[in-house]
Amino acid sequence: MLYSTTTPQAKRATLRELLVPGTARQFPGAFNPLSARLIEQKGFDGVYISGAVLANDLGLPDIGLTTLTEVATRAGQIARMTDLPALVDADTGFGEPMNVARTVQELENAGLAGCHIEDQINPKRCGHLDGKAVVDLDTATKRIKAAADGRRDANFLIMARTDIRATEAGDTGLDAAVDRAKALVDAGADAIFPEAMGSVEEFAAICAAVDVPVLANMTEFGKSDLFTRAQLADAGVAMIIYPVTLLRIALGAAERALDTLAADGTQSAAVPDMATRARLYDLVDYEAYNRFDTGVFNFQVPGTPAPGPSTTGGTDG
Ligand SMILES: C[C@](O)(C(=O)O)[C@H](CC(=O)O)C(=O)O
Ligand SMILES: [Mg+2]
Repeated sequence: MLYSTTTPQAKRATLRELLVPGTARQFPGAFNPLSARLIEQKGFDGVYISGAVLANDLGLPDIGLTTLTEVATRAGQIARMTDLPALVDADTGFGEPMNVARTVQELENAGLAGCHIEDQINPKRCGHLDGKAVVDLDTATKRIKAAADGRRDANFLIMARTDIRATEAGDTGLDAAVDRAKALVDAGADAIFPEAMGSVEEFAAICAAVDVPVLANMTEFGKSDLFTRAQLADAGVAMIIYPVTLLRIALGAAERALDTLAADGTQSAAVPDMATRARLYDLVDYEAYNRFDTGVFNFQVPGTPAPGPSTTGGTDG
């Protein structure tokens, strides 16, 4: 009922335990607090909170327009609805190294288990688009050092993302990514997010080069093929994110339903694709509120015993 009862400290400790190289833990991206519940119910290990999804949800492109306040607030709303650890995308850290330290503290306050900070220049863009640029090594390592120094809970995960791979072609790009990943670990990164890897072998090269957990980004329509969990586990990956998957699925379904509604004059044909009222109530744990106060709930899930007597005569909506 209400929010997760697992403390942020406990979630951070769990995240640390989960991130073992070669286990390829799956973290689907939650596009809102309720979808984090769904991810938890389906038995996943953790929740990812995507900067692209947070921006797109506001109708904005993912080019660094969202503010720290917006990201920390929304990420906190998502994180508190689940007992799972949540990793949030902190883009370039929302400013200079001093700002990055503050970003980490705000994300700690919001109950996140960790965040990733990337080495793109501002304005940043999606890591799978062409024409990206990265900051020099000194600036990149200063961001990570400031993040690590800023945190107050030693278990808050500071993940360094490097976008350098796609800025140079072929092996040169991979070599640059390996070098930068090592330097970012030396600067204090607890984990590495090598963005836009071209193959499983490239993930394996990064995993072999650093002795911290490595993340694989399985975003659709990007530069990486959609490798399986088994393939990425073999490469030594500790964690896989599916950042925009659920938002894309939900938007695709919403668009089809609107077309149906317009064409048929009724949504009837779309009803089989919907989460039912009962499913929705289950996800928000409606029944627990009724145990707290029997007047709260008078909706009967088909095939289950009737709820207790209503004292308020409330609605079933
Ligand atoms: C992981 C990512 O940073 C995100 O914001 O989710 C994006 C995902 C995407 O745009 O598909 C990325 O830059 O890869
Ligand atoms: Mg992002």
